[in-house]
Amino acid sequence: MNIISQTTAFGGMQGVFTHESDACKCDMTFAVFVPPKAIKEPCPVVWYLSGLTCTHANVMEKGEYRRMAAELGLIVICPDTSPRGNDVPDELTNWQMGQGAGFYLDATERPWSENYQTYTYITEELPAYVSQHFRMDMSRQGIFGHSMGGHGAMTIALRNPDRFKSCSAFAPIVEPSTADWSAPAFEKYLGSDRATWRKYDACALVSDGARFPEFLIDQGKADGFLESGLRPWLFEEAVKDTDIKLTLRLHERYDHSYYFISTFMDDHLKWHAERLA
Ligand SMILES: N[C@@H](CCC(=O)N[C@@H](CSC=O)C(=O)NCC(=O)O)C(=O)O
Repeated sequence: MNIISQTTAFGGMQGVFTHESDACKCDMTFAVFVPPKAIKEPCPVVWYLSGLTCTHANVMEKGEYRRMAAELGLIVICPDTSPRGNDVPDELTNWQMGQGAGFYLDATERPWSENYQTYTYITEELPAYVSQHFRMDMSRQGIFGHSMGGHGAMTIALRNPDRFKSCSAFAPIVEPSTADWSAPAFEKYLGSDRATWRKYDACALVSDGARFPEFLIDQGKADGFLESGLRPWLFEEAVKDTDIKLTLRLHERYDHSYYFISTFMDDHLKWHAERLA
């Protein structure tokens, strides 16, 4: 593991590391916050998945999670949103596709399929890797994220209910198969057979029978992407006749930014800590 930085914060450690990824066939960067409690004992882990255009750094710099994570004794891992590098395919003028826009799926179409294996990276390779390096209690894992990362968190939780004990999202893309900013990317990553998209779509997963006990979703009502891309009411509709509990909180005046995320970050960390206790 290559150390990019290691800094003391709130009595714990905020680090940034890179490692060679077999799944993505490139070096991948991730951030980890280790709370002071992890010096003495293994701590529960929460995975934060970021949105379009982000690296590991956006939430690390603007998410304001460290004080509460230190207090609650949570390890917070923030992976990158895609493979990266000069040898990794990209669409330089399209922020909704390619580098920074991996959509947490395993691409099947060339040229994307060679590196864009971010579902496998997040669910298998990175957990196996970090658990060798940090004092993590892997029997207590939660997952959350923002926008594209909210989509990632919800679909990963729905597909791995035995592994994750908690899931929450800030302004998630709940039905990426039909949203303006994700459907074109799904077609390029997964091909034109829409049946193969369903396992990467929270609404479709629920309608196909996937289950996770409960979700917390926070959504700003002044979010410019609300109507065209996010549409949390579709997930509300999808879970209506199921035993899935949804706490959907709509907030006047909040937009899609990290000002919104950081405002509700403490609530999300407490949500996870309560379920990972
Ligand atoms: N470049 C875009 C805006 C991109 C954007 O808003 N990205 C969000 C995530 S959107 C969904 O996945 C984000 O988190 N940006 C990083 C940040 O630090 O704010 C445009 O031109 O509209």
